[in-house]
Amino acid sequence: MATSNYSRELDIALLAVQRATLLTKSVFHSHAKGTLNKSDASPVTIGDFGAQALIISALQHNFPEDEIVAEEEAKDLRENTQLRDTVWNLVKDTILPHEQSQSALGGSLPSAERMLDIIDKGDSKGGAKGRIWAIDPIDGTKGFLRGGQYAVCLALMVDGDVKVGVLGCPNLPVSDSEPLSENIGADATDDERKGVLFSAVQGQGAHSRPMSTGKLAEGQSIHMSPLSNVSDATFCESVEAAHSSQGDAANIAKKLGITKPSVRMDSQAKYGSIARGAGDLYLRLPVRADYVEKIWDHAAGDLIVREAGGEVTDAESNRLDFSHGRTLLRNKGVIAAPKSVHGKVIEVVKEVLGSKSKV
Ligand SMILES: Nc1ncnc2c1ncn2[C@@H]1O[C@H](COP(=O)(O)O)[C@@H](OP(=O)(O)O)[C@H]1O
Ligand SMILES: [Mg+2]
Ligand SMILES: [Mg+2]
Ligand SMILES: [Mg+2]
Repeated sequence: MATSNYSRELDIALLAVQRATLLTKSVFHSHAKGTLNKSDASPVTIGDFGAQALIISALQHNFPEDEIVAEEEAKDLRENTQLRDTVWNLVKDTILPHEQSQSALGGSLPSAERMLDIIDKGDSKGGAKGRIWAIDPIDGTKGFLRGGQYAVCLALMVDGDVKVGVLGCPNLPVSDSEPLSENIGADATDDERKGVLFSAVQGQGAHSRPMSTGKLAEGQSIHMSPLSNVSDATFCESVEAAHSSQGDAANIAKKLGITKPSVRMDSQAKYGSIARGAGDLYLRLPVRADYVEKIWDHAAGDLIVREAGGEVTDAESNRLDFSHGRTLLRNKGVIAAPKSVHGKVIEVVKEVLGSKSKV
């Protein structure tokens, strides 16, 4: 079989994410976000449903044979016509002004009814065989609602291995060299000089480019920081204390000699931020033994960090394994770091988590 350089997949993924962020940005600026609580008590908004519809529609137009694992389902919209129509009005009005880009994505969706079926095409069970896309239409929905960081996330896995990853982060600075401010997770705006697309293809490095409204901007290569001394590190963690143990992270940081306060932000914007060298480490330390991470929360970020020269594993130093369905069944926690210090960080993670389990 001929090997692929995935250039078409990358272009479509970048455009699809860029178009979906036009929709999320319009919801971000509107007062009514149509928030519902899902069965796991996490929120979903009209932005999540709309972004998922737009991305799946673009994938189905270009790669009709591929399977799709996406976070949301249309059930709530089928039961609530008013909500369905609100999402439909957003979806039908979200058009890339660059005509060629809009038509590369297959143009607009046909109808509100079809939109629901399209949203439900993200119900693949995932697995170790074939081409499967993973979509998180809004990662960090809580951050999105709060006016913090969020990301529109898309990855292509082939036989369980991530080949292409794209993250759209409307509220991160465009410039790769802008250091992370402590309040980056709080005072988000998508004003001028904000909005970045991160991407990676396996074996081809990682890139960033400013978000635009259609024609893709030129990408530039990004790299993890060449950290030689781990005590100089800036580490990123979730805003939500329920998603990652901040106490464990503080202990680990202390043992590593890190004195800078952590940078808390929602979503895979954390992976993008360390891949461009704005931060150094991403620690996600399991809080509940029964929580299993979802593949759409990590697939794109995992590849982008590794292609930028970093290492991404779970707390036991195993690579994240995307071949076991919709969740990361075989992994607990995430530790992402520059290659030069990853081993040292893992050593301390094991020490801190290990001593806890003995108590
Ligand atoms: N108890 C838990 N532990 C870890 N992650 C959780 C969790 N409950 C929800 N999440 C996931 O954490 C993601 C946000 O991650 P972060 O804390 O890094 O911003 C959520 O994505 P969504 O916002 O897409 O639902 C959700 O999938
Ligand atoms: Mg969610
Ligand atoms: Mg998510
Ligand atoms: Mg989500």
